[in-house]
Amino acid sequence: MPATQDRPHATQLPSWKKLSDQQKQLSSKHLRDLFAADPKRFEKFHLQFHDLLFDFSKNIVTEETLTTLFALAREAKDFKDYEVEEARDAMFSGEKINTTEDRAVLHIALRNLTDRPINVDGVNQTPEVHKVLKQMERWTEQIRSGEWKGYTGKTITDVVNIGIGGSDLGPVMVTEALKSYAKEGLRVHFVSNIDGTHLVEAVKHLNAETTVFIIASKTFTTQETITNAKSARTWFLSFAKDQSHVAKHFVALSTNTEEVTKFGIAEENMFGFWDWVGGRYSLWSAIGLSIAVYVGFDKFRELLQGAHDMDEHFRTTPLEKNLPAVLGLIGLWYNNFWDAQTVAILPYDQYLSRFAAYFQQGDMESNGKSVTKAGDKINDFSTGPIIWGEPGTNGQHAFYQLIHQGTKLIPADFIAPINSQNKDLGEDDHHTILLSNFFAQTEALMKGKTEEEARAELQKSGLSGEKLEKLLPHKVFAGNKPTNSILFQKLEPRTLGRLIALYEHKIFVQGAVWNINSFDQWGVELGKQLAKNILPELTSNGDISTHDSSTNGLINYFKAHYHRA
Ligand SMILES: O=P(O)(O)OC[C@H]1O[C@](O)(CO)[C@@H](O)[C@@H]1O
Repeated sequence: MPATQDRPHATQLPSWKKLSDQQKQLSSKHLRDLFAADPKRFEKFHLQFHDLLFDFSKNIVTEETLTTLFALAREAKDFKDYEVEEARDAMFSGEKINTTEDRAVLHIALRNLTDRPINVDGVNQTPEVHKVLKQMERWTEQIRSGEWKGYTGKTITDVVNIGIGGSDLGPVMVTEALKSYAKEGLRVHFVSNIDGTHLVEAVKHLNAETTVFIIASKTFTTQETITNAKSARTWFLSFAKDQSHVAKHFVALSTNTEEVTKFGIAEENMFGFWDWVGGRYSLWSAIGLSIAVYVGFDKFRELLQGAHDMDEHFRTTPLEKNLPAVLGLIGLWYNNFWDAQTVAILPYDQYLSRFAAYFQQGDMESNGKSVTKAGDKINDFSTGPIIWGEPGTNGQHAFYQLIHQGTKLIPADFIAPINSQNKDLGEDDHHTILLSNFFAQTEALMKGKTEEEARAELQKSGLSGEKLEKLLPHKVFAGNKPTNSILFQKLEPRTLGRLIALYEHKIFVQGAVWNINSFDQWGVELGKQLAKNILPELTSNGDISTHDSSTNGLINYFKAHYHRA
């Protein structure tokens, strides 16, 4: 079959049909019954990988469902005839699986701390990766030791990362997650939004003499980042006065040497990476410099090591025991057979407060696609889910109501450390309280509360008659809400690396079954193009009439009331 011809959609595969039938059978069952019928459900439906325990027993699945999901992954083929495991191998071997951009997809190479060669177009990328890591290590040590001085000879105290999307979200999430490893006296700040407020508020209390800006942009053409970088330079020069001081206060992380030098950053202050690093998979590359400087290079290396552990697990383990594959296929089960539109990621760890936000880009930019790899329109199944979430227990007091009693099915991932970094705070043990909530929520979501149980409770509280009957329906919980539980020992860099890579590969597995390109992002382009057209219109004279009446109306209203200064 020629390479450009597409394969049958996933919906046409024998296992898809079987899963559809199984869903019908299971829809009349309750998770309570599945647990009651099999006391060994937890033993059967959990996996362990190093310090990660992944319990998927509170899902509406049977052994048959899982077997059929694995079969689906083995039947689904992309136009190169790769099923999921082969597509995975193609990624690991440096094949250009990002077909619309003709690029390899090798974030796995960034955490390959071994000498194993990984070739792209016959060239081993490993030595280059290690070279940049060395350069990062050197700079990190210079900043942390105080050897790198600002323009007046002072030690650096503040590092501001200017970037957006993948050049921001990963460093933001990881520096927050590993805050407890940070060096005292060294702060990191992040500026991403083109809204001037973000930059102004970030630098407001900073001292230009002791601040370094990291300009993080793969392309070095992103409007938000370059505009913020230029304004940061203006802010810096308002104190330093002399352009030559920029060299000590601005470094760049990019694949675009030409644009970096045009901006005025010397090549020696640039940390490079490669077109085979996708923006949303780039925290492992030079884009992670703010992480390395904040927690130290050893910890950054441990983070990479953790991701590498998961890479090796993903690469070498059969689907049945493969954490990313199981997580991905169970997610696909709800997405495609239960009409679930979203997945909530709920970390019971304040350090992971940006984890869901990080995977909003990770998952939604990767799998928010509606054509197959061969460009065939997908109108017979749903692709990437909406990702959202907040740390527990905050979420409990905000949106859990809807998960428990709303009309939508919201599969949720609960994630928590067994041991907290912060103990002995006083009278109460915060962590056992936190974890009791974790366990209680997953149990409540699974079991629910029947009418009989609710009635008995109300009676016990002294209610009866009409009052009881009126209140009763509001007190019932349907239950049968699926959750995954991921427990790990402690939020250490290596564990975090494993956790992030787990979700990265989960995205891969789903994209491979759906036969979509998880590694391009053309959907972000249209808005950018239109903004470019609109920008000059906002400062031109007279009313605008080139758009639809709503857009014209809004632009003209804005122009009538806007004051630049
Ligand atoms: O690193 P860059 O090139 O500035 O791009 C930033 C982000 O913009 C996008 O291309 C689109 O939003 C993301 O994929 C990327 O992470």
